[in-house]
Amino acid sequence: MKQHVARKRFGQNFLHDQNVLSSITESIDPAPGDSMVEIGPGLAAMTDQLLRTLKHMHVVELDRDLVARLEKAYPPNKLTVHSGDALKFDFSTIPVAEGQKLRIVGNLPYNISSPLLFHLATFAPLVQDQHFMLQKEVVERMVAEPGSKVYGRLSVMLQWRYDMSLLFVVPPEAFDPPPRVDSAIIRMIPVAKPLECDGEKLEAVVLKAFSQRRKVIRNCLAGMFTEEQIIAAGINPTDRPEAVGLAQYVALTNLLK
Ligand SMILES: C[S@@+](CC[C@H](N)C(=O)[O-])C[C@H]1O[C@@H](n2cnc3c(N)ncnc32)[C@H](O)[C@@H]1O
Repeated sequence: MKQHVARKRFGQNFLHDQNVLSSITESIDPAPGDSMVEIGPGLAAMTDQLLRTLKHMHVVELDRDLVARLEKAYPPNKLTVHSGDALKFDFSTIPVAEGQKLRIVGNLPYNISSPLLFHLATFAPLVQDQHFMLQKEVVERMVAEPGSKVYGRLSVMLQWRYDMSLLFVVPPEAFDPPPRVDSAIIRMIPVAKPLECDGEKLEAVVLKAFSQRRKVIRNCLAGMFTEEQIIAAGINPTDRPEAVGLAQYVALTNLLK
């Protein structure tokens, strides 16, 4: 087959390090009957590993040249290829066996990681777990605790929906071409009962709170909440937004009409 030239606009950095591929597969720990979907299979480095165990899997790929290669390389009873944009893909259309939930994996295109994570969050109730390769700095923001410099919107919104852990770091040399940054593998497990809250309102509150990180929370949220409301939500009005925990943001959001 003709050699594929990596396309920058599709965030294509192909994994070629066998040790890293084995560690990812071990972390995912696939079982033959799992309902699994991979986002951005590329040249199928991970797909190939996973299909050694899985009876069948789904992939979503944007690059049509890669879609054609995948369709040629695997029979449809082994691989279902969805040609299109994962940002618009309706993950609820993937058939899942009785009593199962969806397992989502991928070495994600870093240029769309935040919108993709937010898109996927809308399917969280249908999902068993997600294992992703992402830019290390993004993973650190996702798992950051209050008080950390990198704690922000991504941390609060995703921690509301998922229990997350950084599994291991992957250096640029594991890819071809190598990205300019370190990468990391994250495991995301949807929380069974997210704290009761309207997601869109929480997003609006968190966006406003973190839009001026250096100000105190009372000033960041001026016009949206009074000082009394901030205190009622258990927040010290002179704290900075990065000192405020998820439960407090939820309590505050629930004061909105
Ligand atoms: C970082 S590469 C990873 C490729 C392969 N999984 C690997 O590990 O070698 C990202 C992959 O996502 C694909 N991709 C980029 N944007 C996408 C999108 N919006 N929806 C689906 N796939 C996308 C790229 O074409 C590429 O195959």
